[in-house]
Amino acid sequence: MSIHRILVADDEESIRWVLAKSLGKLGYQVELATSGDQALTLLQEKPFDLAVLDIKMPGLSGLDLLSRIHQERPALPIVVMTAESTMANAVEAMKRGAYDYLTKPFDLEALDAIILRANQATEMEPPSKTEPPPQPLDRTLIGRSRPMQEVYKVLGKVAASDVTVLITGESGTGKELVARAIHGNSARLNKPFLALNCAAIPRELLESELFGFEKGAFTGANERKIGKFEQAHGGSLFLDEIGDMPLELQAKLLRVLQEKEITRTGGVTNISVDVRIIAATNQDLQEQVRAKGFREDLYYRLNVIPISLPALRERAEDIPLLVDFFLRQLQAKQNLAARACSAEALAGLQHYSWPGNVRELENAIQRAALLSPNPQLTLDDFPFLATACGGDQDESLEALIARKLNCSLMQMNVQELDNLYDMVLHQMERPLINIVLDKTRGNQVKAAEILGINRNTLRKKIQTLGIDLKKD
Ligand SMILES: Nc1ncnc2c1ncn2[C@@H]1O[C@H](COP(=O)(O)OP(=O)(O)OP(=O)(O)O)[C@@H](O)[C@H]1O
Repeated sequence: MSIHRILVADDEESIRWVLAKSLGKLGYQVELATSGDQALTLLQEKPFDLAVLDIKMPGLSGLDLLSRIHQERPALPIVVMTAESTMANAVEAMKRGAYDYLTKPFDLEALDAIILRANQATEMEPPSKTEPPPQPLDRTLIGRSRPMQEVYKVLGKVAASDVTVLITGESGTGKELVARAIHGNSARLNKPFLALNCAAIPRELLESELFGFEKGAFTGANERKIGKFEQAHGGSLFLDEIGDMPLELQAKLLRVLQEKEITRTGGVTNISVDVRIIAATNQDLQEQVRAKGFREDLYYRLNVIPISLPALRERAEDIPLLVDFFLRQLQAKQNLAARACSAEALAGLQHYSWPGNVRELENAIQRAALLSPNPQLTLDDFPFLATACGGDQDESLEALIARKLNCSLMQMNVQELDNLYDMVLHQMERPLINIVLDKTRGNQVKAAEILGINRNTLRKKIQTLGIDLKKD
């Protein structure tokens, strides 16, 4: 198939103009619609090879339009544009059959790449039967950064099918939340979602937890126990820390995935189970396969669709949104007064490396909001940031300078752009001189040498900047 004719529907004139012009330049024939209804009429009148729709339009909304077009012309690739890059939007668009999803303002190259990809795709999505009604999301994932947008896209695409998903990511990146979102966006929504952390349960008990046992199966088995597989029948089972599952159990899990039936320990009958497995790990499973700690066949069976969650430090731009979300949540749940974060504190939070990811951020915000008597949370409410920006005896001078100046920059509050050059230099000068004087234990001759300035110049700067030699 080859894409020539593109329909662009957007109520914003500037967007229509830009797309018509740039797509036209690339050799496409572009037709414009100013509303969803007009787009529908044009689609009924003329053949198109691709449609680009704005999600928010007066009248028939982009999402409703998307559902209508996808129902009538399932093979037509539809690219959805939105100014609001929430998870709900992206997931909803992909669930309703969008080919791809773009957040405004976007690069025209990004749209061109999508069109080229659609062009190359040899087979299009099979016609969807009846669309499942859109369901409200259980608990939304917060984040609008590019890596999170990719997560939402995959999530939206796989939620409706029963494929096995393997979610990877460091601890606290939201793997369980993603698993819940997959379940919450699937047809299994009203059936159970059960989670089991394979690392938190002793090996001997894990088998019973998963498969259950019959009365008298072993000493102490006084009652029959129904395992998680049976309890989750019709729904989804989230197996967290799957890399910690013992090898014998891995073999049993593989059998359930293949045969779709289980046998309780001590039992003889096979029991059919219809359960979607969503697995997660923060380990390198491929490495474990190589080290023979994880079955290769099970790895491939689980890893049909991989979803890799970014570490929080890789999406620092999402931190203000997350902070705002957690503060509001606290306000609602704990009945706390409204709280906000100062710009310096936010900058500090964005700069921190978050080894515990979103869970650590959530805890830090909770702690700060509960302990602080003030409506505005400042750097002082996050003492670990001071340590992260504080001194370290073993650090090299270069590393110390880079880290401290970086911290000063992050904490700088640019109020206006007048005199920016002087302001930034001034901001850097004091900590730089302080660090070097600190390192040379106040020896000005050595400090001037390291700084590469004349000793008199250093003395004058110490005076004009009011550097306290005793303290520093
Ligand atoms: N994108 C997000 N938006 C909002 N909250 C989030 C997000 N990601 C994680 N959280 C919150 O952070 C906490 C940790 O998330 P979750 O338990 O899903 O992480 P995990 O990757 O499964 O952790 P672990 O590997 O330690 O089990 C939860 O309270 C969750 O609600």
